[in-house]
Amino acid sequence: MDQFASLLPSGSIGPVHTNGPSDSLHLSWLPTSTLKQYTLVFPVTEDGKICLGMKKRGFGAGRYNGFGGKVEPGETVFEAAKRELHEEANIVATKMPHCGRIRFAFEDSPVLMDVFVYRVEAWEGDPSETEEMLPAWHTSLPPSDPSMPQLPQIPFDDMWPDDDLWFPLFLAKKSFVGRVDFNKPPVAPEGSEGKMEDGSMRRWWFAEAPVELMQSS
Ligand SMILES: COc1nc(N)nc2c1ncn2[C@H]1C[C@H](O)[C@@H](COP(=O)(O)OP(=O)(O)OP(=O)(O)O)O1
Repeated sequence: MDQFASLLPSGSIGPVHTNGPSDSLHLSWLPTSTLKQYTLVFPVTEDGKICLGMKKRGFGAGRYNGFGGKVEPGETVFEAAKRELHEEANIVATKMPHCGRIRFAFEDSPVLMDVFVYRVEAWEGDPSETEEMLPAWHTSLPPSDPSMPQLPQIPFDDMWPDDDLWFPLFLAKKSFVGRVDFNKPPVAPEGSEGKMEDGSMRRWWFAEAPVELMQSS
């Protein structure tokens, strides 16, 4: 279990899911020296709708994701999650349980992103476009389910590549922890435009975990 120590204090967690490719298990976790807190928030409804935002600028531009960003000095993580949701989607969360914590490292970056994931189950207002995000409703129900034929499925091909690893836990309302290390993205050819190339996932793990464990430092 020591390879997971970079995220967790001692405690019991559910079965651990790790990389498929066996050679990646020989790679070390990337070294980092600075832990930075971020939030990531997804509005969901009882009947299987989920609101994703198309990121218009900055880190992750061109991908769908939840709403969130850096925790500012003097804020709690919860306050930051509420603020970022309001700034990016124009809604105010009134019920927002903490449900996940994922750490991301990137080759040649000293920063370990410490991302706190929340599920927004009640809010005031309607999600609408902001400077940073264009919100759009999707369905988390299987395509065969006839109850919401007009909504698109969750667009994993247009999201961060780690998302389809932990979304099953998120959608099943399970709390979870994990870590993903990314290789450096390939250098974009000169003059190329559009979505930034992904770095491949170098090593990762996810597991169900009780909320208390997920909230410890
Ligand atoms: C690498 O894998 C990731 N996957 C997912 N799903 N989400 C990620 C990943 N890495 C980071 N994120 C999330 C965490 C945050 O919600 C945002 C990044 O925050 P951002 O850089 O946009 O922070 P802001 O404070 O809003 O930035 P500005 O200073 O530009 O306003 O991505």
